[in-house]
Amino acid sequence: MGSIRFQGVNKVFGPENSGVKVLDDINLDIAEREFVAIVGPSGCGKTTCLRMAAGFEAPSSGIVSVSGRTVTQPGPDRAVVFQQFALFPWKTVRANIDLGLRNKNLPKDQRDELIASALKLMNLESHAEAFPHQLSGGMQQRVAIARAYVLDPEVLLMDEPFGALDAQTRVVMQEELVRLARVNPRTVLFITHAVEEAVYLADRVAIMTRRPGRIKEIIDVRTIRQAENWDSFSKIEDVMDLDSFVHLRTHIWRSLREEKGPLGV
Ligand SMILES: Nc1ncnc2c1ncn2[C@@H]1O[C@H](COP(=O)(O)OP(=O)(O)OP(=O)(O)O)[C@@H](O)[C@H]1O
Repeated sequence: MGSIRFQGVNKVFGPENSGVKVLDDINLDIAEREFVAIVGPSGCGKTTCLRMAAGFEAPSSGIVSVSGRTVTQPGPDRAVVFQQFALFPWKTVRANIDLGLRNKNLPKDQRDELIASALKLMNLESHAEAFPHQLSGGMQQRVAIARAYVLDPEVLLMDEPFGALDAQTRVVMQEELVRLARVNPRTVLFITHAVEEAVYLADRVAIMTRRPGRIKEIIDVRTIRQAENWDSFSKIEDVMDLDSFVHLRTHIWRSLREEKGPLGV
């Protein structure tokens, strides 16, 4: 199982001396099976952090490592779920989930078994032969999550995975992800704009400053979740009503508000 580590990571886009500094000395350790959400103002470099962990982007200086190995390129130990579901429209749900498994060169009967359990995990069994355009946004994102889970990656990198969904579907998916995290805990780096989502889902929430992004504060949600027994509530609105939840959410909101630019964005 995986851990993710950012050590003294800086990122400049463009020429070293005249480029745009996007990230400034990012240090963050995500432990095995820990769920960490990053929140921060638009453009502060959240996605860039995730892309570096995925191996799509290299740090200008510093090290990003997964399970102790320095990330230099994408690899099967990491699965990425994007806001846009990135499914192949001409392939069925089953074939979309099968794609990564084919790259692993697994025999067909073993792939079929894994696909069946991923379909079950995400309640997609009755849609296995459907094409993406026949599914709602929420269902398409379930397929993208199933495709990530079926690969059994060491870490899951999720970039605003529910950002394109309507509010109600988003809540269903958040509850679903919490269920998954309980039955099948993974190491997750999760990027979001939504403070409530971060507090509801994450063990810890890292708050970034505006660009050049630094980690300003890390909030330990897990201790409070456990102390206040949030997991005894199955509905997100019941958790969101709790004083302990409201307190954390407000704290993060205030911290983010301090980072707004002169135009309030
Ligand atoms: N490949 C690139 N080349 C040049 N600049 C880039 C590149 N990728 C990102 N940037 C810039 O880096 C900054 C940080 O981008 P990034 O997408 O990481 O921010 P973010 O915090 O995820 O933003 P948002 O919340 O709006 O999605 C932005 O100003 C963006 O324009």
